[in-house]
Amino acid sequence: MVSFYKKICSRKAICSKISDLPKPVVFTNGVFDILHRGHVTYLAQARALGASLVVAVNTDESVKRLGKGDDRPINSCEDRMAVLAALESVNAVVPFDEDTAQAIVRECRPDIYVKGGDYDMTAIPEGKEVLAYGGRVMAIDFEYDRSTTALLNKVRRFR
Ligand SMILES: Nc1ncnc2c1ncn2[C@@H]1O[C@H](COP(=O)(O)OP(=O)(O)OP(=O)(O)O)[C@@H](O)[C@H]1O
Ligand SMILES: O=P(O)(O)O[C@@H]1O[C@H]([C@H](O)CO)[C@@H](O)[C@H](O)[C@@H]1O
Repeated sequence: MVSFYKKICSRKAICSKISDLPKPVVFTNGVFDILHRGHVTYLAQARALGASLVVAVNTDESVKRLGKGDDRPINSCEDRMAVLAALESVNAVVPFDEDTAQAIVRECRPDIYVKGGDYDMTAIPEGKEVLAYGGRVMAIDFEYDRSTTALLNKVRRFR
């Protein structure tokens, strides 16, 4: 097995894994369907806010409920997690099946919770949860105007 696969953790094991990671632990979540420059820059910046970075990834069923499109996700949760685990910035990856990452955040209580600048950190359930237990929340501004949806639209124009 390639060594980065060890970063992929089950939901059951993630809190214990987080307790063993160097502190402060930064946590984020998302779909990360087709990884692009915006994502990898964002993840590197998130990691730099602490000593380790954990990424919770929406399961395929959970992505379907987000309404990004009938054909989404393009890449399976297993594949999306493997690509994220291969990144130097990422220390652990875990799937989650709920509509939001509020429950997993409540269970694991990371030190710092981050999302991209497209989210209002005090309005989203995960942000409220972290603030309630005294953790820090941070939004990272978009440095590159990229998105999976824009990439897919570009590909579709060439079909
Ligand atoms: N260009 C970008 N710059 C910085 N952060 C980003 C960028 N695009 C997405 N993010 C962040 O990465 C995380 C995962 O985002 P997501 O998978 O929704 O990306 P996306 O490319 O916008 O996808 P989609 O087009 O399917 O909505 C989110 O926290 C989001 O805020
Ligand atoms: O990749 P996305 O669409 O940014 O990921 C979603 O983020 C939501 C956000 O944390 C606000 O609650 C989350 O609820 C959703 O499950 C996706 O992870």
